[in-house]
Amino acid sequence: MTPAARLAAAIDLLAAVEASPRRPADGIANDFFRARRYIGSSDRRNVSDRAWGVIRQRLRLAWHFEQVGEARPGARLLVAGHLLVAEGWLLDGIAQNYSGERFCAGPLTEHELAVLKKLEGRPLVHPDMPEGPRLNLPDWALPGLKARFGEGLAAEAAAMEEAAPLDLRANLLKGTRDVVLAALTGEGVPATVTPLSPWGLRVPDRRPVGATRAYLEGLVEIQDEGSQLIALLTDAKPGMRVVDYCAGAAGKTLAIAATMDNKGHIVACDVSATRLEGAVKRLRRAGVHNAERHLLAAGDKWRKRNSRKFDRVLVDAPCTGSGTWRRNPDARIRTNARDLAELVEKQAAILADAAELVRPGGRLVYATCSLLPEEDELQVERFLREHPDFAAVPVPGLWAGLAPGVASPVEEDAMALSPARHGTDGFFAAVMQRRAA
Ligand SMILES: C[S@@+](CC[C@H](N)C(=O)[O-])C[C@H]1O[C@@H](n2cnc3c(N)ncnc32)[C@H](O)[C@@H]1O
Repeated sequence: MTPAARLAAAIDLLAAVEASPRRPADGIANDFFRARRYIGSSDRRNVSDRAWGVIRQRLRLAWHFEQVGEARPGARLLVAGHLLVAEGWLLDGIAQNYSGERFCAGPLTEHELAVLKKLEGRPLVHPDMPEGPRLNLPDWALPGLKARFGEGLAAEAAAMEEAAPLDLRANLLKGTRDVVLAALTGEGVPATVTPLSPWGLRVPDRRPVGATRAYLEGLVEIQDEGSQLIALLTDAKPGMRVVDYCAGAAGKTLAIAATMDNKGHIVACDVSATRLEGAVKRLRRAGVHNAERHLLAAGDKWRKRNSRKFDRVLVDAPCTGSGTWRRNPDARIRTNARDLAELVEKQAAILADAAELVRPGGRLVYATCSLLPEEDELQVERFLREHPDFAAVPVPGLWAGLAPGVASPVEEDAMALSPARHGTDGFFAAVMQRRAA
């Protein structure tokens, strides 16, 4: 593809993303390229890098366009605006690439040219920007993020703009971390051990591992270090009865099954049949034999039948995903204040339902990939207020037995991980114990 054709394809991809503001952009991009198999891999990388570049800066670009009187810029203007303020292009160069020739974007209209002229020379981060666009954070999340990070907010916001590393979890059912590391290195994938998770490996250059033997044979799973730590905090031991209540495609079930050494029983529940279906291949590849999948449905008697029967119940609740913005930059604009309010109520209901499953003396672990206190500490406070038979188990006290030789990542009762402080995605986990009967 010529540079101008790549630019035109990036505009088309961005237009598809803008047309479905509630759909995750990575799914839209997958569909986009599946329908255009003629786009080769390096063109594809160029096209998606450019579209993602715009998506990453969408909040700031919206502010710039508003300042010059364009309240609803389309994909053509967004890409051109990004080229101007973020990529250092000159307006002439942009006009030459919007040439109207075959496979290229149509020529810039008078209106587009006038808008872009007003943007010329503006820096991406403008001194007049209010806090939200300056930090590249949506207004609805600012109060919660300020409450969480205070003075450290700018550093966290900057860390959320950086690309996330590729983290893997060594599957202890198939070998020790050293054995898995050697297997990866032997296949030409250099990795280092992660600082916090006893099973974690980090691939510094984000080299794809999906085709390696280590991956195909289940020696490793792709999983952020923070996500691994949630499974670690569940502290599931061989022989226990465990529920992963919001299991999705079993990311944490796999890690928990490994801590149980395949002994005992783990039930992976979810309300989504599609997500649970995605677990089948992963469980097989990882050599997990002690897991069962259970689809939760309205009127389901399973929870009642299993009331107070489990030693450990993990609730990895649906949330805003604000902790994953470095991986999913589109989620910043896909989610809003109403979503947050709805999710908070949903989380409370799920947590209360899942708590029924915990046996006296057993533990409930509540986790999110959100950095917002409303979804995290405040949710736990509410639960403990409404469930006096549960008490918080402080993480630092638990930690020593879980990762000997590694200092606890937090001093507070609950574990709140963040990109700047811990180098992980943003995660939260709190452990609560039901009083023994
Ligand atoms: C954060 S995701 C889970 C990710 C998964 N644990 C992992 O590690 O890959 C939240 C999950 O909660 C599920 N969910 C939503 N509402 C639910 C409910 N009422 N009960 C149980 N699961 C629910 C969603 O389908 C989604 O898979």
